[in-house]
Amino acid sequence: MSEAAATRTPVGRPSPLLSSLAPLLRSWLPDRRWFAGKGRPVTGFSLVSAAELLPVAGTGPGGNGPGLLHLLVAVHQEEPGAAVPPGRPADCYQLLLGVCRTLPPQLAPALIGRPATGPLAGRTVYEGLRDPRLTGLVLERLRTPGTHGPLRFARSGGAPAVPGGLTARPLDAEQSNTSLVYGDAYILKVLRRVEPGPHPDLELPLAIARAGCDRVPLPVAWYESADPLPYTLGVLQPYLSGSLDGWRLALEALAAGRPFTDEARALGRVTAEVHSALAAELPTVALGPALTGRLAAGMSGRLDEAALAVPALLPYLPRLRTAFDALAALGRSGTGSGHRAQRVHGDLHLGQTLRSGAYWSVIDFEGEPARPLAERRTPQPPVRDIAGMLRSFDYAARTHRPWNPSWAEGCRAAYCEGYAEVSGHDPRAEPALLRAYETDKAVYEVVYEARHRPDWLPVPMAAIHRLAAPG
Ligand SMILES: Nc1ncnc2c1ncn2[C@@H]1O[C@H](COP(=O)(O)OP(=O)(O)O)[C@@H](O)[C@H]1O
Ligand SMILES: O=P(O)(O)O[C@H]1O[C@H](CO)[C@@H](O[C@H]2O[C@H](CO)[C@@H](O)[C@H](O)[C@H]2O)[C@H](O)[C@H]1O
Repeated sequence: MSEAAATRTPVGRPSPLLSSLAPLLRSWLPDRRWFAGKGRPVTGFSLVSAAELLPVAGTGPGGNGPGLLHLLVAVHQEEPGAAVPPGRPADCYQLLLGVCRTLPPQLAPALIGRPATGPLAGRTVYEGLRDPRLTGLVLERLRTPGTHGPLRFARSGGAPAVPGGLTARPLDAEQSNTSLVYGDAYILKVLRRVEPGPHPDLELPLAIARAGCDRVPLPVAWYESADPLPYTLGVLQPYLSGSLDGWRLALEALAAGRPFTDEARALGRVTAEVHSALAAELPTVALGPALTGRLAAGMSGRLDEAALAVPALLPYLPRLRTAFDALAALGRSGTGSGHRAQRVHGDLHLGQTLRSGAYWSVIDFEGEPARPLAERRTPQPPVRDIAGMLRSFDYAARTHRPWNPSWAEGCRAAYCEGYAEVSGHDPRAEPALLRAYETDKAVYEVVYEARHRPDWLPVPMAAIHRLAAPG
């Protein structure tokens, strides 16, 4: 890595350590499921913060460690067709790197590489979250509040103490972050792409619990970086062992030819409970013309960006835009004035719901990982989450053969009824709001699928076709 490239970000700084790691990271990072910048060439790295959670000194000649490095690394990338403008913040990733001389054979799949030069020359660097010796150390830190270099470990006052000695296993899930399950009792979500400021995955579950709602596993401990900026980095929550997620349950129902309406109704009720808790604890704002105008403009802008990334959207643009125009008009006409915007889940879908016995919980309050944190923390009409779940019923029906549209219709109706039973408001009473949010979600999904699962692209594209149909 050239030092010039390293100085381009306002938050990062050049470092011999990072220079030594750069050639390894350049090939390893872009292949991670959680790496958000896929498809854009990496032009350099810079160091935001570094801490030795376990000294790497013991991994030198005569010792095998392991050491554990905690790094926040800014990754500089080219934008399609143009260099990143100077000053544009690079994406910052949290890395936990194991360092040893000889990698034990069982950790071979965790290998990142062997730096040729610099302070780590001759050592082996690997994904630390795959090594039970290192994940055990992370749990110990979480059990003991306090600071460690730039890192601060905190525990929730209201939660029972976390027992020690639990062994971690990595969660085998397609996810935007990396989660570890400790002894089937706790789950630690290590946030990967991080931004400064309060993180909704910690902020919202704590607020929901304060409101007396127990639909969300209560964070029991977390850690953050205080220097140079406050980044939330990881959250430990009770693990709902034996639970099944709503996506899997929906697919099972489809495969068995069963309706899913009871479950959908229950999920509607749970969504309304969570919304009510969030509205009770965190600020809400009137859904007036200024806000609807801003929301509609944001949706329209995202549509334009999406069409650049996925040209298959282009023929649908004019019709899709009418949904956003109707949202803006709703604010101007005063029709939406009875509604309020509030903090919401932000990426609600069937995979974010877990059923233990007959009890439903909601997880993953991170919001859409691709959106900036500030945007994800902005109050939104609750219909945003409702639209997310409605899309999810459509997804389930579409991925099943033969396609069963009436199954999805039944779920969608039951979900809205359940929501109305608890909130007193049926989302279908405001079709313009619902259509705008379903359209925005489907556009997001098109980009998500194009980027991560191109085989799935026809699923949201079918929704785009439906939402763009006249009438
Ligand atoms: N408290 C929990 N109990 C049981 N399983 C959980 C819990 N939290 C998360 N999971 C499982 O971990 C997966 C990934 O968690 P999630 O928070 O959605 O991560 P990401 O945002 O990285 O996708 C979920 O789909 C779910 O299967
Ligand atoms: O990783 P997250 O769970 O935070 O969410 C991302 O990945 C989801 C897929 O795993 C994606 O959800 C889309 O696919 C689901 C089926 O796999 C479907 O139920 C959802 O309705 C659909 O949006 C989600 O959009 C993305 O942010």
